Amino acid sequence: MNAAASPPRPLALTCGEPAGIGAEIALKAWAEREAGGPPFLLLDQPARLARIAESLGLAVPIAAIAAPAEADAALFAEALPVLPLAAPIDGRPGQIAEGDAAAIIEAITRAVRLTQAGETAAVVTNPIRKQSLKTMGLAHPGHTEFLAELAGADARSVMLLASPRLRVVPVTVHVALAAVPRLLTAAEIVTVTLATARALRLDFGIAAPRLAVLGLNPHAGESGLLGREEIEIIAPAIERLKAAGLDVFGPVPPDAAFHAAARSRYDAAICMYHDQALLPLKTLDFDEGVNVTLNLPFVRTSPDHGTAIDIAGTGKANPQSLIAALRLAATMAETRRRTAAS
Ligand SMILES: NC(=O)C1=CN([C@@H]2O[C@H](COP(=O)(O)OP(=O)(O)OC[C@H]3O[C@@H](n4cnc5c(N)ncnc54)[C@H](O)[C@@H]3O)[C@@H](O)[C@H]2O)C=CC1
Ligand SMILES: NCC(=O)COP(=O)(O)O
Repeated sequence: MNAAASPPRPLALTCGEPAGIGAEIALKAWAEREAGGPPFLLLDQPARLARIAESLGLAVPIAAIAAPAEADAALFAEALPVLPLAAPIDGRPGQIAEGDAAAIIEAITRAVRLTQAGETAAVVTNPIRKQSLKTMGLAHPGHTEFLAELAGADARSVMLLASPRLRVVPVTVHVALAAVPRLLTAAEIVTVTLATARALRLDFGIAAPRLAVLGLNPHAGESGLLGREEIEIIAPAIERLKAAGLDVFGPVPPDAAFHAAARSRYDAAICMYHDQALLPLKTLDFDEGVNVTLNLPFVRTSPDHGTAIDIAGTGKANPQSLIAALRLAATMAETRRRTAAS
């Protein structure tokens, strides 16, 4: 059977923080599955999921599987396929158990290995507390950085958030605001922007991406009166990107970068720090935002929100961002397969 005729491989969805809403939104995403939609398997504990489904009144049959190949369209139509984790899970929605860090990391690691082996199509992660990585002795502040190590990627991973109305990429990611000016370099801006342009072509199918690079300071520095990063770092990076043939402009004053007319001028906005990027996206499209990691040898997406421990176990969790993450992962994996083959 050639690749084009192969049945779709399932997506590998991780458990995330067991005290959070990951299980609930995964159960709800399965309940809202569409005919022909991407099948997914969940790396978790089947008995725990059955308990949570019952407590929330969700009619979701759980099918424990031994290998991803079992999670085909026929099984997925009838039950949520769950690949059991070796590590135990003690936490319950709303109640953190620090010992669950081992299961959280096992799920991420196995999802990556299965995808690298071609058994699953892409990695989709449920949200974690960054403390879990620390508990396991890992220095990475989030999935974005941890996945680069797991992938053995040469290049640094890049965070992109995508929603129906906006795509944003923070150059600095999980760092204190006070550290941003020190960490911002022309080389970093060039690396991140080139990675974004490449991903927009290969994974999103945008042949000639248009990129806006934002300033750091109010009014993009106002000719140096309100800060010099635009003159010394950001504008030189833009010149290098133009010289490399990119359709790029800026530094754009950040406060004027996200209104509708401004958004129509670019395919992605390169932002200087985490909240400059995520704040407009979550304000516009919180329920449909997807977090994507670029520069990896496999596709990884995640909902845009966090663990939401404050509402875990109450039945209030909205699965739409996870559903968008599952759909985008399947589309990106297929687009990447087609562009790589052409
Ligand atoms: N990909 C990941 O692993 C991510 C992890 N986080 C982590 O999550 C933890 C909590 O972060 P917060 O800043 O509090 O953000 P959060 O997104 O968990 O919660 C913010 C507010 O939005 C609500 N909310 C979030 N998702 C929702 C959903 N699907 N349906 C209904 N309401 C929802 C929560 O109840 C809360 O009131 C932190 O430890 C953070 O590091 C945050 C973002 C992404
Ligand atoms: N705010 C985004 C976030 O914290 C998610 O980070 P990551 O775990 O996807 O690296």
